[in-house]
Amino acid sequence: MTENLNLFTSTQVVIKEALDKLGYDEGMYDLLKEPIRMVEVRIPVRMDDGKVKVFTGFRGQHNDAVGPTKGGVRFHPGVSADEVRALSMWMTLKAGIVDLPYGGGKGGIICDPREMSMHELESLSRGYVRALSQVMGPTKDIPAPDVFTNAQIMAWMMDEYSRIDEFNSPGFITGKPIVLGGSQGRDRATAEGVTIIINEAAKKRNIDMKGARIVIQGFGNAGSFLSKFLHDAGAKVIGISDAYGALHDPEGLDIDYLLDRRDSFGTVTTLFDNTISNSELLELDCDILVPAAIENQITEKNAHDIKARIVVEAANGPTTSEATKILTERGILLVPDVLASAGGVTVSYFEWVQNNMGYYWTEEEVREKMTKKMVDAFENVYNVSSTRNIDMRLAAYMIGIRKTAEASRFRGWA
Ligand SMILES: NC(=O)C1=CN([C@@H]2O[C@H](COP(=O)(O)OP(=O)(O)OC[C@H]3O[C@@H](n4cnc5c(N)ncnc54)[C@H](O)[C@@H]3O)[C@@H](O)[C@H]2O)C=CC1
Ligand SMILES: O=C(O)CCC(=O)C(=O)O
Repeated sequence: MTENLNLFTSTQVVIKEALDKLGYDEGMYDLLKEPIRMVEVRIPVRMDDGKVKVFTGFRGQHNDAVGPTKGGVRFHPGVSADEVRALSMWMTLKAGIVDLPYGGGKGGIICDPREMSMHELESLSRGYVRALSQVMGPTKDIPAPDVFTNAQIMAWMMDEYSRIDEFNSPGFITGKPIVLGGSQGRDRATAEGVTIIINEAAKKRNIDMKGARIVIQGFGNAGSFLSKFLHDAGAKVIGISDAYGALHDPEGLDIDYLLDRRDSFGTVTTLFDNTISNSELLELDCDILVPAAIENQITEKNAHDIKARIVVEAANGPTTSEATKILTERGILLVPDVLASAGGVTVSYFEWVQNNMGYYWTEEEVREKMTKKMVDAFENVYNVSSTRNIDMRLAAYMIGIRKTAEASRFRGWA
């Protein structure tokens, strides 16, 4: 039988397992097995050649029993309705794991921003907000950056919503430029959170981070900041990649040079001749492997060939359920996405809180608050995994879904 690569249906299986272990009935699963709202929109954009092109976009809102839904918007050719459904469910889990007063949301537009001009991207970003403004807002559903979206796109979206709302609405979106109410540290928060988790995981496996050999798939917001933090802390980043290929140097790559040369879409390997493929990268001999790009990268086909002792998922959904089983059986510590990458939404929450207060924290204050949430979350998930003898993913799902399930029960929704 071929393995299930559908992110949505494979997520449903783990949600069911987590709810069963927590003692919830079929009615609760029926409520939480898919988003409460899933919207598909068509966004016309006049392209630079004068012709109108119509793009398809989505927004999934998994559950808002705890509070407004929250999660990023990605611009990528591979976006699909099922991908957005799964991503919105994972946001509910992240919010539960780091204890934020949110449910999960996520959005996406099928497009390739690498082939679009700034003007086209601005029209598309504004069109997305116009199409969805009735179901989004600072107390309803709060977007943020994800794959191939950035602070500039957040700024256009915030400006468009502020025009519709007839009010300056910084709390509409997070990941904004600092001058528009962005939080100190949001740009590096996902990577900082992953770094904290890697340090905690390394302690559990007695790996000294000084000199530890690291491989990172993806050199965008998550992967590039991460490579810098680990390199500066004395680890040896021996492999990195982007959508076009990968670089490997067993002695450690020159990270500062690569950061200097990468473009705004996290591309750098195209400048080199001696590249390897993304699949070769994943199988390199190393201590810690960090998938930080896209989904379904570690599957039953390559899970037996992964040589890392720890895999930390900075990307959403990089490891399939079958591969999770294989890695766990092989004794590899797999730290799941819903825990490892929760630093981004944590600082997004801090951004929204600061917008609501109109009072702003220093970078140190933000880092201190985020570090506490991430360390506590790691310990909680690790302990549930050890005491119940279950993998870290299932443990994380149990912790992540509990708050939303409880809030739904109190509201009488299940
Ligand atoms: N930006 C954020 O705050 C957060 C991001 N994430 C997740 O981290 C992952 C990366 O996101 P960002 O760094 O924000 O995106 P980004 O757009 O900044 O960078 C994406 C990177 O992935 C590479 N990539 C794209 N398609 C690829 C393919 N087919 N094969 C190999 N590499 C490919 C790109 O070349 C680029 O280096 C995603 O799974 C995202 O959902 C998770 C939590 C928060
Ligand atoms: O910062 C946020 O609100 C959401 C980030 C996100 O989309 C994610 O964690 O996957």
